[in-house]
Amino acid sequence: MNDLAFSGLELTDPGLLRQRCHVDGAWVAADGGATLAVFDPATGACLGSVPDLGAAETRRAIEAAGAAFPRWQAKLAKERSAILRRWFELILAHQEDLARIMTAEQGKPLAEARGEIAYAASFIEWFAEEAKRTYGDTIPTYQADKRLVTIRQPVGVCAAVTPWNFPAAMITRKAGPALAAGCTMIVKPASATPYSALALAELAARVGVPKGVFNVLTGSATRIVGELTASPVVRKLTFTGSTEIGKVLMRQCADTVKKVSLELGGNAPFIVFEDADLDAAVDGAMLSKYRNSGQTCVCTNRLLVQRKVYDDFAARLKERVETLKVGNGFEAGVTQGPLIDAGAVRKVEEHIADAVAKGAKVLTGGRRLSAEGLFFPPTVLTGVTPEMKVASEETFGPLAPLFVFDDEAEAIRLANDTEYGLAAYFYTRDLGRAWRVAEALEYGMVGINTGHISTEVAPFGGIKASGIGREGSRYGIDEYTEIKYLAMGGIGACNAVPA
Ligand SMILES: NC(=O)c1ccc[n+]([C@@H]2O[C@H](COP(=O)([O-])OP(=O)(O)OC[C@H]3O[C@@H](n4cnc5c(N)ncnc54)[C@H](O)[C@@H]3O)[C@@H](O)[C@H]2O)c1
Ligand SMILES: O=C[C@H](O)CS(=O)(=O)O
Repeated sequence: MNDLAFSGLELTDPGLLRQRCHVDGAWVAADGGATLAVFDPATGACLGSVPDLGAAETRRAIEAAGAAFPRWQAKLAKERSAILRRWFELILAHQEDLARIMTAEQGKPLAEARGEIAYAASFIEWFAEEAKRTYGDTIPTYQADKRLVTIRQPVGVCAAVTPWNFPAAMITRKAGPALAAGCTMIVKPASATPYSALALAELAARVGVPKGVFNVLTGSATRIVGELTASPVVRKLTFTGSTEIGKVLMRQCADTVKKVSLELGGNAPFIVFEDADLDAAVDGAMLSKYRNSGQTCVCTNRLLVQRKVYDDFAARLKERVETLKVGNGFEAGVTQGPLIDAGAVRKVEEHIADAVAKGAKVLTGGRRLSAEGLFFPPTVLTGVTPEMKVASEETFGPLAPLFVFDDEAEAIRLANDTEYGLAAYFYTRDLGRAWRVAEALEYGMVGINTGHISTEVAPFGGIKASGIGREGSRYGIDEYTEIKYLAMGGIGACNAVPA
């Protein structure tokens, strides 16, 4: 059933618009018919609704995923790989429609949404290949009549809980390895951005992902995820979202000792040393800070600039920031869409007000563009110090606070002075410094002379309060498999070997 509000999207394939949940191969409503409205953050218009599922529907989904697991696991890796490959191809074939759906519900500019769809598809492509490489080991035995091997087997039924800022990629970065390994999955997307998830389910069904293997549930996070984390049938939780909620869900998984992967919050430092190529550093800062209007977990949250180049870097950054265009993501030339909700706007305003009250200066931006809307201009602050909230809290908005430092040791101390450890960036032309600083930074990922690090081929993830585990890369599928050790006795002595 297509929603009229979406008709303005001019989709080539309106069948991608689903206002029902995908459970056990069927499109279902909530038992009592309850629904949740979905809004366009750029206009405030209601786009449509999705079911508000509860505990009973979730239990049925868990049952379906559990029932589907043995047959999906039993498929040859090559068979699962072929289905995933078709899913990858179909996602790309529908890139434009999927991007338009994403811009409508999340707000990011259409060009960024297209980019996310390609990025999301790349995880399905990557793990279609990795499906065939879940190797085990043969181990030199410790006893003549024994032989030792390991095999890798799928974990089983997995629950995925995902955020609104990357409505497609945060799902495929989990579903790709899970399905490749032979697991089945139940996804609970963010309530703000359900249509991207449901469109992925529609395409999965079209390519022959069997019923019960990939399920998407919308509705109350506490009720749905409460059931998922409490069920002993669910053997793994993979969560992407805030550190606060990640901790809650990790606790909820303890009673059933689930395997967990957590991709959590960040507080990325962006260090500019005095020997850096300043134009390159500004390019990197623009990319790392203002992508998705600053709403990415690896966005620069703090810029640390060495004193000698501070004013020059600030002036160059201001000039570039003022070329950004804020507006509706469907509008040509717009590079900064709306923030996701009023809470997000309030947080940016709170961080700016706190910094200015403590002595920071607004170099550009600083005030929302209208009293009601969710648009906030890209902002740069100077004179920022560690006492300000922006130093320790994730802003998750288009705010670039500039701190100053004098030497390498101080830069590293400032950069590491946070509970988070996801991404960090720095610019230098000194090779020795590059190694020293890269090794000293307490982060899971470090960009050196680049502001973009995310790709399906490299391990994505953090340490400390930024999470557990890695997604993508040759390591991503390990999160969805268990190693089983087989010790085979009674081999007996080989009579071909002389005593
Ligand atoms: N490390 C990463 O890869 C990564 C990627 C994207 C976003 N993030 C982080 O996510 C945050 C922004 O995303 P968000 O606002 O969607 O995060 P969030 O933690 O509020 O929500 C994430 C998901 O958890 C669900 N959820 C919320 N409260 C819950 C509860 N009590 N019980 C069960 N489920 C619950 C939400 O419905 C959503 O699906 C930022 O901190 C950002 O850094 C991290
Ligand atoms: O926000 C979280 C995403 O992981 C960002 S990225 O596109 O993977 O860099």
